[in-house]
Amino acid sequence: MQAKITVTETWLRKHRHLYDGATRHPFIRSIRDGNIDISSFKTWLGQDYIFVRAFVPFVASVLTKAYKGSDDGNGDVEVILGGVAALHDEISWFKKEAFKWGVQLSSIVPQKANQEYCRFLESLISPDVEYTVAAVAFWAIETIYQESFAHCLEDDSKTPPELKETCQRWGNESFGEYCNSLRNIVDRQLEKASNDVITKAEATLLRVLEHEVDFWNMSHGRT
Ligand SMILES: Cc1ncc(CO)c(N)n1
Repeated sequence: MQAKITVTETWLRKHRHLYDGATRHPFIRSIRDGNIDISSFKTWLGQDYIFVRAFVPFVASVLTKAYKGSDDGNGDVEVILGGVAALHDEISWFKKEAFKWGVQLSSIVPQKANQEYCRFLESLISPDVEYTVAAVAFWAIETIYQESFAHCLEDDSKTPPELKETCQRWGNESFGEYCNSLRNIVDRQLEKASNDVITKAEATLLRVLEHEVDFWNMSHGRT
């Protein structure tokens, strides 16, 4: 018997080009090839700290929707709670890393692409946005980082040693498993979703991919 193709699989095939654009961006390639400009890395670090702070209330809203919205015999809440816990650790890591690189977090001004991404996250917090739609955004946001940074840790990569820890944060295997759990959650929801919700969820995925590309562009100094 042939395994059923999931909705996320269909989407990733259909939007492969845009997806690869987000996970194989020149910024990521420059880390992987070892020719990253450190000032770009510092820009990314400071801007991503701001993003992650805005990401917390978004993830909390997904948690709330999981609790309210699903017949949660599947443990969605626990998976998402794990994500919240990881973010707590991540914020401490950003502070430590910023200190190491001499990046003053208190004086970072969010750039346009970051502001727009954070505004998009805020729009998804609304109770009018279905659990399925918000969960798709959450899965995509985490997975793009996972795939991007895992790419920098492959055997033939020339990632500078001082950036390896950063790549490990998102590129490690257990973060990969967590992303897989999110994907399973999303596919289970999509399986029972109305066409209207599926359409909205796919459009949301595309928005995430675009925002991620813009975010890398910003870090790379291309805006
Ligand atoms: C811009 C961006 N996307 C995704 C993640 C993953 O948490 C992050 N930290 N920042």
